Amino acid sequence: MKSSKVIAIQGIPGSFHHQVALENFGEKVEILYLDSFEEVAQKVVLGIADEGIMAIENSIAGAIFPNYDLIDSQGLSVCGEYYLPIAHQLMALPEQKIENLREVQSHPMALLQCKKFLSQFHNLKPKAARDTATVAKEISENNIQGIAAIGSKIAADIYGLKVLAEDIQTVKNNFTRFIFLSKEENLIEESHSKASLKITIKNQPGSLAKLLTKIHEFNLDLSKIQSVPVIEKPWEYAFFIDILFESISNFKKCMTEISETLGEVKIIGTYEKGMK
Ligand SMILES: O=C(O)C(=O)C[C@]1(C(=O)O)C=C[C@@H](O)C=C1
Repeated sequence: MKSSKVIAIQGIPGSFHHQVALENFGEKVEILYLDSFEEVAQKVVLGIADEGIMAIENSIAGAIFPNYDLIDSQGLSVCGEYYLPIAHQLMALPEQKIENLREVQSHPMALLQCKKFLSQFHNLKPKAARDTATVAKEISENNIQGIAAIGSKIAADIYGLKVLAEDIQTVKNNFTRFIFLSKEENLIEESHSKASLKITIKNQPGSLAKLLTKIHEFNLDLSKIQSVPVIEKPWEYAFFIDILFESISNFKKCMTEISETLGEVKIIGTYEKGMK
């Protein structure tokens, strides 16, 4: 029997996923540090982890598309969300100077968020890595010269790197939305105010307009719509939709009407909306 709750994340201590785990679950949980989002999903599916944490979209760089497919194909349930402010630091070994660096490594989403800053430095060749903190750890442990990492201030502190440029994300106001995933279908509770859905409608003239009108008719607040390809059917798309609702019965009625008249509705999860 597991004694404490087990939370699966992609990344190591000092990564943004780790920060989300600590801010939400404190020190009392066991954290599984994994190499990929696929492994996070797998550990939750197998019941090795009680919950998984996954970044799903960023306010500068946009959606992390493969994660939508992972959640859907693995039949995972979204049981919560968290918005983390993201500030990126350029860090390297203490004696390094920006002009002497040849490469900067980080998570691809972090590199995208710092594109404007990086475009000023032609000597800094960007290279994608597993997560922000892993690069910091490797530079520190292997005393790597000429390479910088992009990551959090916490990562710089943990791995003893010097911050060469602060807050280098394209805009100060940068957030990543993380979702919490579980294996069990979570039941709608009174406190829930948000739903994540996958809606598949026929590709007919006006079908998306009808769907949006229906959501409006029920006074539901559409907070996100993301079309994603239906992998088995080239050039067909499904919509991943997030909806805010005030009345559960209203939300349920709307879903029933959509599934009876417009297309297939899969409720991926209902939960309390996170604070932005
Ligand atoms: O590399 C990390 O530190 C992560 O936690 C990953 C991740 C992401 O997947 O988007 C998390 C937040 C930031 O947007 C950048 C990277």
